[in-house]
Amino acid sequence: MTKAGLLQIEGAGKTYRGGTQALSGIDLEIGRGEFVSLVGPSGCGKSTLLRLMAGLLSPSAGTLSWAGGARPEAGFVFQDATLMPWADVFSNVHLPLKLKGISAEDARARIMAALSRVGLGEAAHAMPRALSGGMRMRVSITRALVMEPTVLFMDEPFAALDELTREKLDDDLLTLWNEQGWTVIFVTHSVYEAVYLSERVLIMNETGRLEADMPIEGGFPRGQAFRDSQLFFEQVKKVSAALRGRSAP
Ligand SMILES: Nc1ncnc2c1ncn2[C@@H]1O[C@H](COP(=O)(O)OP(=O)(O)OP(=O)(O)O)[C@@H](O)[C@H]1O
Repeated sequence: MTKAGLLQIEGAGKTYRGGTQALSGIDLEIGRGEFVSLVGPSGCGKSTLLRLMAGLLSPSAGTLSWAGGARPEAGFVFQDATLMPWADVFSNVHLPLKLKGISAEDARARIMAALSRVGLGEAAHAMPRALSGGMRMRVSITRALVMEPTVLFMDEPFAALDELTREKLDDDLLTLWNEQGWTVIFVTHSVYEAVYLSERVLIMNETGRLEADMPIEGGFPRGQAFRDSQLFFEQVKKVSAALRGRSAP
């Protein structure tokens, strides 16, 4: 890895109450500013690993060590945009700042700049029910963006969207990643999406272990030319083969 280390995971495991062993023996280093995707069969522990890294769960074994000694400012984006239905877009984006004691007045310029950045400048006073699924997800991303996170945890954020909207959001996410210098940890079921977005794809197997760690070739910025390239398809084939090789018959 060429990027400076941000997170070091050693021997991490997670056994849930009731006995399900979701993860075991996870050794992993994440570099500062990396875009890393996690793929693997359903139930293999992707979300559990993401939640461990995000500090939403604690490991049953092993350690997670952050450079500088503490988890840096983090943003979260999940498949469900989890917007407050009774509040407009502005108030939804304000929420995490409000929880930190920053008033709407003080945060106005920052919120409006973030909304404009994702193309929602005109929608600040719209209610969530008036938005398309893609726009709701943009609000969710804006809510992370205003917190100026160092690391962004994303759990199948675009899985419920149609293909074209998903490709557009993938492109917008890569632009933001490049601009903001985020480290992104991205869970997806789509090998195409993982290869398109990532510098590295981590493949998990059904025993809750890391099966492979594949660097993805192809410079940034990426766009349609990359999606159409031989290099892209070859890497999709490679990741798919690694996944199939370990999936239950
Ligand atoms: N809160 C919980 N309590 C008990 N078991 C859980 C809990 N959350 C997840 N599990 C179990 O842990 C295992 C891993 O689940 P996890 O959601 O991390 O997998 P995943 O790879 O993200 O799955 P999917 O791709 O279907 O979203 C599964 O067997 C799941 O049933």
